[in-house]
Amino acid sequence: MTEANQDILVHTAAGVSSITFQRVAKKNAITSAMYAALADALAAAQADAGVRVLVFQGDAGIFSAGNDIADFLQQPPPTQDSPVLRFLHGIATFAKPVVASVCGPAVGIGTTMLLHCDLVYAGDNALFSMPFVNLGLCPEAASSLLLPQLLGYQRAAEALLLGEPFTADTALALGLVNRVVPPAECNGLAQAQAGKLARKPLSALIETKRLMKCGQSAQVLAAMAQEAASFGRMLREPAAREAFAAFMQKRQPDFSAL
Ligand SMILES: C/C=C/C(=O)SCCNC(=O)CCNC(=O)[C@H](O)C(C)(C)COP(=O)(O)OP(=O)(O)OC[C@H]1O[C@@H](n2cnc3c(N)ncnc32)[C@H](O)[C@@H]1OP(=O)(O)O
Repeated sequence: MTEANQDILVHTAAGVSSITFQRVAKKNAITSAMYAALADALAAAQADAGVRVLVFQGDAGIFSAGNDIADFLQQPPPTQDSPVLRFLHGIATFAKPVVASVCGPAVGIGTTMLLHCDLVYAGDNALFSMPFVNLGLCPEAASSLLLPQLLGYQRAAEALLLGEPFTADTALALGLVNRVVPPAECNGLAQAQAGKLARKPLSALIETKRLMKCGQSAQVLAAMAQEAASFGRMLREPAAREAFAAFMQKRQPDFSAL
């Protein structure tokens, strides 16, 4: 096992590079340092001819609680070269196949990053949510573009405006995941599917993925940039500050005056 960061493990074997969220005590909430490790791992996997497939995984109880809320309070708003945007750009433009194994909660970017994965397997305990509005924020990862395309406008609006969690079976029905299995089997299934891909001709995988995505790759990057500008501004506004304070103080936010 190669350690990219104490909370992000990167391990490459038989052409499959596996990136494992490993900050379980904090529900795999992603800090700026973790985004930097993720972005570096993506760049390394892209450049390494020995890597043919990438896998993202957590453990059987948690995929990721999304952006670390304390980090939101401490870090400056994202710029184009900030770790979170390097990560998002890296996953959105990754040329080789990306497989994800999702068990337990996948919050915020924990769900939206899946829109950039090619195959997504979920444990039957997976819970997906995009509670940006509840945090006084707006969508990221081009989810404001990709989610309405995938789900249809009203279902995307329900997911993004209400921000309520939905189950693995709902995600399967919505087309966000490929298959639902018991949590103990999920990482193994993702690895097995990645192994199958790794034995196929890489040039054909890359060209097939490129052709499926090239029609809107420019719009995806433009949506990400537009979202990032709004997100960076909203991080400093009263609604987000109230939401973050409430989370840190383990209380319900009060948006009545906002
Ligand atoms: C650009 C990206 C944007 C985004 O991703 S926006 C999304 C931001 N994320 C969230 O709003 C999720 C916040 N977290 C939660 O809603 C819940 O957690 C979970 C549903 C993920 C899990 O709930 P439960 O099983 O009850 O665990 P617990 O007691 O809430 O958390 C265990 C410890 O993990 C810390 N933690 C959880 N999520 C975060 C987070 N996102 N940022 C920082 N810390 C987090 C908690 O505080 C606590 O810590 P302690 O044991 O020290 O009290």
